[in-house]
Amino acid sequence: MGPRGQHNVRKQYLSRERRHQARTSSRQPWITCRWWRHRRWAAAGGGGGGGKVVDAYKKALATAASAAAYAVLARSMARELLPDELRAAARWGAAFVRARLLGLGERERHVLVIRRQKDTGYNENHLFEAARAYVATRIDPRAMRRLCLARSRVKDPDASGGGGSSWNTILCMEPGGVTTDVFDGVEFKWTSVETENEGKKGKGSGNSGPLESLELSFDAEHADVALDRYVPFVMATAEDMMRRDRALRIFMNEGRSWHGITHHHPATFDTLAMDPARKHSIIADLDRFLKRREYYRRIGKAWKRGYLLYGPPGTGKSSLVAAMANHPRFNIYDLDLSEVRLNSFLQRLLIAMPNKSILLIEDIDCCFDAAASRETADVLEDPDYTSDSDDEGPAPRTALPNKGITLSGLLNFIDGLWSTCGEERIIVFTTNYKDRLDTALLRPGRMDMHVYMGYCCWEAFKTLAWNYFLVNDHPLFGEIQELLSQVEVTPAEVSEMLLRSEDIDFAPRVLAEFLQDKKQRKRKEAERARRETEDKKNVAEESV
Ligand SMILES: Nc1ncnc2c1ncn2[C@@H]1O[C@H](COP(=O)(O)OP(=O)(O)OP(=O)(O)O)[C@@H](O)[C@H]1O
Repeated sequence: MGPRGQHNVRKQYLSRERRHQARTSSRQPWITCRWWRHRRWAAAGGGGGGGKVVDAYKKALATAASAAAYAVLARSMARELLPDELRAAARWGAAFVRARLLGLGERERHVLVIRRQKDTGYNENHLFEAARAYVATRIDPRAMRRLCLARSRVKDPDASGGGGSSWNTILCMEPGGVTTDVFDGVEFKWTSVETENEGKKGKGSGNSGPLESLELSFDAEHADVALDRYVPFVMATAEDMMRRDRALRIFMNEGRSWHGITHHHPATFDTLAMDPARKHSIIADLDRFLKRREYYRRIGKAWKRGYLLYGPPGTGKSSLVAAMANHPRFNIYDLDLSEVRLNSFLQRLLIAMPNKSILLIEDIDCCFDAAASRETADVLEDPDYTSDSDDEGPAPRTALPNKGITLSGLLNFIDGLWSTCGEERIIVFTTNYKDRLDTALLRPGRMDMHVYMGYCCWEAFKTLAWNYFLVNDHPLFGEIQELLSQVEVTPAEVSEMLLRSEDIDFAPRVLAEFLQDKKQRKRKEAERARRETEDKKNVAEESV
């Protein structure tokens, strides 16, 4: 708007303002009163200056109206021109000054009420559950005379369509109880309140008990911090707690949907037997990834991370997946590619996966025969091929191997445009034969971290010995250490030996004998191989 336009707006505003004042002057006693007093003084011969006073009064009114008009104008311009942060800071400053000037030491407080029951009926307000769970972590039991224990339902924040809930016991405040929390230097007060359920009385609702609520109060000047940052923080913390307390689930694909069961795999990074340096690098990588929401946004990459776990059978690849799920408490989505008929089904399954979850594809080398997948991909990339657009997928026009799912379809989800349809996802591929994998899968950026799960080393054995017997040392450990450096034995084999007895003297002996036996066999095999090579060499020399 140009200066002329602004002037017109101001004029319109002023004339509107004056008309309004004229209409409402009789309703403003202080103006009427002063005006009447002034007229009486003038009528009483209060000097020829009476007209001047009236003029001065009119001028004052006009000035006030102009100031108001400018304020309105400045406000609307600020709304247009200033960034949100600057306006929030200005609001905060104004509230602060108001609190100082008006308050005479007493600050204006705002209260946010979170009721347990929704007004409309029996339904629980989930915000109340979340706030109560959060407040439980801020209660100092030593500072409160009366507290109560309550059972709280921990709903799986990722469970869709019900299910996936368990119970948890938490500390709660009694009605009237107060606790404070400090966030970003601002003090917030939580009060537990119980009121009579007047509205429901006599209405046959059956829900006539007292109404519970939690009240969050804070200084008015911190309203922005409260609503923009503190409340979201409380909710996110409560959701994280629920995620940590929930029973983990493992989902398997059947047709085009996932079916989950509770999964109690006890493997953690503490119980996982592997080279400690490698273990710590995985934990550090996971932790870094989980903290990097803003970082991924900033660099314009989908917030996901891929891990390729490879190594001989029984070296703990599945156990590592369980440990990775237990670490941030993520559900596992175990994708059986042999059950997926078409890329469109794969799309559907992957889109249905919630954030904060692990997609697991085991034995990826068996899912795609490199040559066959290339052949299949060629057919599916044929512009005439249309079966992906159809749900049931009519038979492709070219004879395909019985599965229409391709490596390129899968890779599209891993780092193509589709990869952005979810956040904070971990993708894990496992294989016993890394060398058999398609190079497209191994290319940098696809699987961010390649983790070798190898044979049992001395450090890994110490973890297993602690897991099974809670010991760090034993007279036979020296011999076992020596043998482990000479033979290849998987942690699964070692576990099997240790599991044979609970007797700490018996189990290591069984293991030492097993390792000795392996060593003998290895020596015999090496001897046989040497003899065979020599025989072949002799035959070759004789034939020459
Ligand atoms: N690194 C390990 N740490 C602790 N336990 C292990 C480890 N490796 C194997 N085990 C034990 O051996 C069992 C089998 O291991 P797991 O299934 O994790 O191996 P894997 O490498 O996934 O095998 P496969 O390649 O055959 O699927 C586990 O249940 C566990 O008891």
